[in-house]
Amino acid sequence: MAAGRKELLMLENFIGGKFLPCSSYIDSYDPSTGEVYCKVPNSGKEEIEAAVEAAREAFPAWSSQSPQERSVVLNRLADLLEQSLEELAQAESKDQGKTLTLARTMDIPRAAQNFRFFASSIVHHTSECTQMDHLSCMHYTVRTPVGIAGLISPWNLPLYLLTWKIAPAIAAGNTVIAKPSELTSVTAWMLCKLLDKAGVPPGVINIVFGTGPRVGEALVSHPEVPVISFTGSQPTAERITQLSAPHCKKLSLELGGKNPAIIFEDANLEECIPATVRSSFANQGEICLCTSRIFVQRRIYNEFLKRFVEATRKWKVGMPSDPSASMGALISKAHLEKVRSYVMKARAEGAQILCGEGVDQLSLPVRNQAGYFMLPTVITDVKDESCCMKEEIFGPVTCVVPFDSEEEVIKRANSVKYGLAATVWSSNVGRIHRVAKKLQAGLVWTNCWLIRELNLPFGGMKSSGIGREGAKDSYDFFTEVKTITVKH
Ligand SMILES: NC(=O)C1=CN([C@@H]2O[C@H](COP(=O)(O)OP(=O)(O)OC[C@H]3O[C@@H](n4cnc5c(N)ncnc54)[C@H](O)[C@@H]3O)[C@@H](O)[C@H]2O)C=CC1
Ligand SMILES: N/C(=C\C=C\C(=O)O)C(=O)O
Repeated sequence: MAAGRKELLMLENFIGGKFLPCSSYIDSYDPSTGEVYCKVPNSGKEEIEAAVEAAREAFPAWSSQSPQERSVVLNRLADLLEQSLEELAQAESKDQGKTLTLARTMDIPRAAQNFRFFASSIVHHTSECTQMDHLSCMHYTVRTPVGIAGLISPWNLPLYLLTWKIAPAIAAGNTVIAKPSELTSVTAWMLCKLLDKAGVPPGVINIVFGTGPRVGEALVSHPEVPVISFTGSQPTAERITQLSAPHCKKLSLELGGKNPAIIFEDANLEECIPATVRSSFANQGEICLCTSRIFVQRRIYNEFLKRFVEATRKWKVGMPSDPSASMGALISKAHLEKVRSYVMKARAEGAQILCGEGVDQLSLPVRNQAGYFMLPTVITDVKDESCCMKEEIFGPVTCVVPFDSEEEVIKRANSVKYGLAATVWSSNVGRIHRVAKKLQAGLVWTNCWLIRELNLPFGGMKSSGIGREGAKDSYDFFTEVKTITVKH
């Protein structure tokens, strides 16, 4: 390597308990500088064959362990993630562009919690039993692991979402082949280094890196992988569904959102405004649960808008390592351009950009000026039919519009193809229940946002996905149920 050039981080696949090099690699960028800093294996069919073989060999022993035995391993993994929290948070922030603060306080703690949570929930499931006395029969159900699970995760919450799939799959006795996003592979590779110490037998967790069209499709199409859990975009979900159809695979699809916040005139704005800034711009707006359409009752519209824009301007964009930054860099140059293009389209349609992109100036150190940064942007005077109000932008852009009545706002909130999450702000408890029930969303947070109860179903309606994740839902998904009848 030439003097002055930095060593690149080289990742390897993890198959059958071993790190294995690949014949070709993809560049991975540091979003805060725009520089290549890591090489990710560009795996394909060959690596998937090897991973399937390893997962197949590991399955009989792992699936025969008791839930209690597997629970011990999951708890050890949680301990090891907690012990490596700082190292993992630094890596996640560098790889994804998110602030180090968020990686430390949300991503990595939640990854550890995912293992701890499923370590506990797996030992608490019960099965069903019914009697038919007139026929001298009893019936009961048993659940068995499905087999080799294919797990495909996105780039926005890399370790958080990957472990949210690995933990329930292995807790239920499956072996897994996981494919993280090629844009954010580093923390998944770091996780592999902890598996042996935690007591995960070789072949139980295999991680294969690379792009969706190459290694993702090889995984989804493999006839020995009967179950696929995917989080990501709707077009990719369509492709996965097509490839899975000939094999009748079990599918869980967690997709995007176009999530409304509905703010009634009796809302507590002291709480609502900071929470709605956070729900719009947390993780650079790159969370499928982020708010991107804010409906405000007309009587408080002007006051809300003024205070919301003031609060947004205080949401500092900075280097991911800056402890005073609320937002870091977006994931990639292509994504930054896509997000910016929505703001340009809104402007061309006659909407007003109240702050952020094209209005305010970013201030960044020289080293970060080629990074993928963008200011949090608030758009108003935008029609419900505009692409900014219909399509998932997945960046720091939110639209604010007025409404008059409860009936009207429910109709408008439901008028998009997505149905993932919503927030409702009001001090009228009756209205909260009424509106929450009528919204087409798998998750409704009232007077709060993103408070997670991992026991309960998580997922979306309409184009936001198929299936739910959570204690019982993930268990049901990663197991096959059998009804046994005993005549006595
Ligand atoms: N949870 C969510 O709602 C997410 C939504 N998105 C949305 O998707 C847009 C595009 O982001 P992408 O990273 O391109 O999402 P994506 O859906 O392409 O990527 C998600 C995962 O699927 C894999 N993948 C891609 N094509 C595949 C294929 N043909 N077969 C199997 N696996 C495949 C990717 O490698 C990655 O691991 C974003 O702008 C955002 O709107 C992105 C990430 C997460
Ligand atoms: N699936 C996503 C977020 C999930 C959050 C959670 O389980 O708490 C996403 O942003 O893609």
